[in-house]
Amino acid sequence: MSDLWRRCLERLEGELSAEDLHTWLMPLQARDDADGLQLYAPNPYTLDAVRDRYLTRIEAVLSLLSGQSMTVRLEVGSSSANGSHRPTPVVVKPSAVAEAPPLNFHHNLDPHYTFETFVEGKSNQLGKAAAMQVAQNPGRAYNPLLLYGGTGLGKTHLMHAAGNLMREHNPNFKVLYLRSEQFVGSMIEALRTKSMDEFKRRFRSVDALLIDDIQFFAGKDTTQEEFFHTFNALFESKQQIILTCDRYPKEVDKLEPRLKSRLGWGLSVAIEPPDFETRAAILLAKAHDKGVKVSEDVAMLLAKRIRSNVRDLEGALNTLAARANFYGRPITTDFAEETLRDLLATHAQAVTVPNIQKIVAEYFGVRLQDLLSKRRVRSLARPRQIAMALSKELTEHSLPEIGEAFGGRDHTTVLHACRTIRKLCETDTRMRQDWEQLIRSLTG
Ligand SMILES: Nc1ncnc2c1ncn2[C@@H]1O[C@H](COP(=O)(O)OP(=O)(O)OP(=O)(O)O)[C@@H](O)[C@H]1O
Repeated sequence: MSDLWRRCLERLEGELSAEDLHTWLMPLQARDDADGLQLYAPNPYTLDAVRDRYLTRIEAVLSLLSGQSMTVRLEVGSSSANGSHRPTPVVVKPSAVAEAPPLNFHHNLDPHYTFETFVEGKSNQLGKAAAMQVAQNPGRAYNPLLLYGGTGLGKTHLMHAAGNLMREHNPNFKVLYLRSEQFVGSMIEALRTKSMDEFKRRFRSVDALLIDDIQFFAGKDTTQEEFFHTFNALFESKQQIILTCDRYPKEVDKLEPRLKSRLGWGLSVAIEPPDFETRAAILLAKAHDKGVKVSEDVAMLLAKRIRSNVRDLEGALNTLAARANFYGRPITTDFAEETLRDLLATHAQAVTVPNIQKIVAEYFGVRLQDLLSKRRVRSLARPRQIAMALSKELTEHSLPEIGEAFGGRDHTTVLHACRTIRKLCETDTRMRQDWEQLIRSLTG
């Protein structure tokens, strides 16, 4: 590998996500030549992506490292190919992009994120059903489809699954997936290189546009403006839009009202934290996919102790698998307890009844002693019921023990609180958001 290119990659490592680096830049091969650096992309898709997104930055870093102005020549091929057989490299400059009439398209979906690998439970079944319907009838079922909920709960997975299914039905279907930061980045780059026409064309020429984590649009007015127009164009010509957000978009500050209103045109579905059974089932499915032997006991242990989100569960499984492999030991419950001691302790720490009471009191702005008192005013009764229901959900304590911890109440009062809150979570959006937010604070 060219030494200059190696140093350039090292520098870019600090700027780009590992995913982008591995997807786009690592596959490139480099060769120094008299005029600058020659980069070879394995296929036209990678070439397009590198040219559109990274070329300017690569040239800037190379110039910095070499102390002279550097030009990068980009082509499809390999640095080891015989020079005489290689096509003549084209010097690709960002300004050339606007002139190129047909757009090469590549989808960037993760093939592992499918409906088959997605474990369904009560918390996500609505989201899964909606994503499937959209995939089977893009642009017509629900447009846009918005999946919202806390981090690591499977929104991205479902979004890719919908995209993958669309392409399974029609391999020519153009599905473009982007994290919202990438949308912002592309737009800034297009503004800088005066290639907004190309930008607009790129986003409007797809059959389905999937944008992840749109809460990052908050406060970015130009981006919102551009996204708004892209949205309208896609919507009008019945191209599918799928979006995710970490909360109900109406709750996102600094998101333009007209955009919020557009988001409400289709279907918004909450993805909630999975319950214990779903967490255990996800773990067993992930272990099976990775070829890791995990017993039901171990899956239950992890599912019981790690409640925050699926990403954390998966992280714990990866750690276990790596350690078991390293030490050549089977994954027993003892091994899991021993290996994940610190992680499990962190997750256990927050989830005690006193801590739940304290966090709930702070969340609703009431005094702890009032929460535990016998006073029945509504401003105290509801937070108290929530705290009781959370204690049942997140700790191993029995109903009588929880009643005792709440100023000596009867176990039927706790049971009533649990039922009331569960029902309210199904019917009242605000209530469900409070509930999820509190679960996140306590288990995150
Ligand atoms: N129900 C599920 N079945 C199988 N895997 C799941 C499920 N839910 C989540 N996962 C896995 O958990 C990990 C995190 O999920 P994902 O990235 O989709 O979360 P997210 O909700 O998009 O989070 P963020 O908002 O942080 O982007 C992924 O590896 C995904 O495959």
